[in-house]
Amino acid sequence: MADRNPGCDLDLGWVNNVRINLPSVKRRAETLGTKRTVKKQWQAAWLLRAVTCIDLTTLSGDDTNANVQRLCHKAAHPVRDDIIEALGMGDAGITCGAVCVYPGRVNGAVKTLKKIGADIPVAAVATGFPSGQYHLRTRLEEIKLTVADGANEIDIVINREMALTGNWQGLYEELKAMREACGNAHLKAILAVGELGSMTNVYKASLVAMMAGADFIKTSTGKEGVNATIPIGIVMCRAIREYHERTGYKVGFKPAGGIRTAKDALVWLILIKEELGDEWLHNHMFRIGASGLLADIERQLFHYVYGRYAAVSELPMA
Ligand SMILES: O=C[C@H](O)COP(=O)(O)O
Repeated sequence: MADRNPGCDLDLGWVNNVRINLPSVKRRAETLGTKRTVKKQWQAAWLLRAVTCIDLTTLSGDDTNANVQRLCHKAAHPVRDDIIEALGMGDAGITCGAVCVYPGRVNGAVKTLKKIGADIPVAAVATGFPSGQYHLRTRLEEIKLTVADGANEIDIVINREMALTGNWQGLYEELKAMREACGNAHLKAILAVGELGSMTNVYKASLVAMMAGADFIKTSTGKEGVNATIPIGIVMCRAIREYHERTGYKVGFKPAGGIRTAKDALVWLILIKEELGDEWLHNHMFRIGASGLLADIERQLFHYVYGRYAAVSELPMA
């Protein structure tokens, strides 16, 4: 990952003066979805880039050590060798950006990745994911236990009540405490945008999370009714851009929730390129949190190389 974001003092004047130009966001989102495309000859390379940015995720109540082991193998070897060779990327060591699991599965993931010699970070959701409706003390303890189990990145959920009531000071203080509990692990702040009520709140919560030292801001848990949408992505990227312009610190971005198709992945990459620039087009600054995206990217890459879609049996284990 990139250098840590040290954060800064809470600037309430900055936060309270946020105004969002919704028509401009809407126009931008429409153009991105329909008019901006990646030229056909570059699509496979862009899709491989997307693979390297995936936080390959399993967040289910019935997760077991066995399915987390499979997830780790898949993250270490996400695309068939013959396809990577055919695309001239044989030496690139293509892996996913991270695996993302519940705290109780971190230990198993760390052991598996070590056993197979894969240098891939383990990201863990914490702080009472997905609702966050727990005492601060237990939320902080959960971070510490998860870091002690070997997680390199902690995807925390923010306190939605504080955001909805404009208690930015309270939110900032909670996030500072979480950042401290993470120690050397990177903090990714999940805003749960579908529960924040307005785009203005999304922008303000993005700023407060970054001021408190979040290394990444992430749209959603994947469990809300509305998750990663393009207009919300534009608003968050603009907050990241403004924070960078005003403080000099670069914060990463992670859309998550409901991203399922190769086409979705390309639209997100275009958004990042246009709103934040090429420096963000790497997995130290950009991740896609997804449980079901990789299979569609594999299918598209297979089609690109062999001119037909693969049968399920021809793809590596899902
Ligand atoms: O953080 C990642 C999300 O929970 C993944 O959501 P998804 O299962 O809709 O891809």
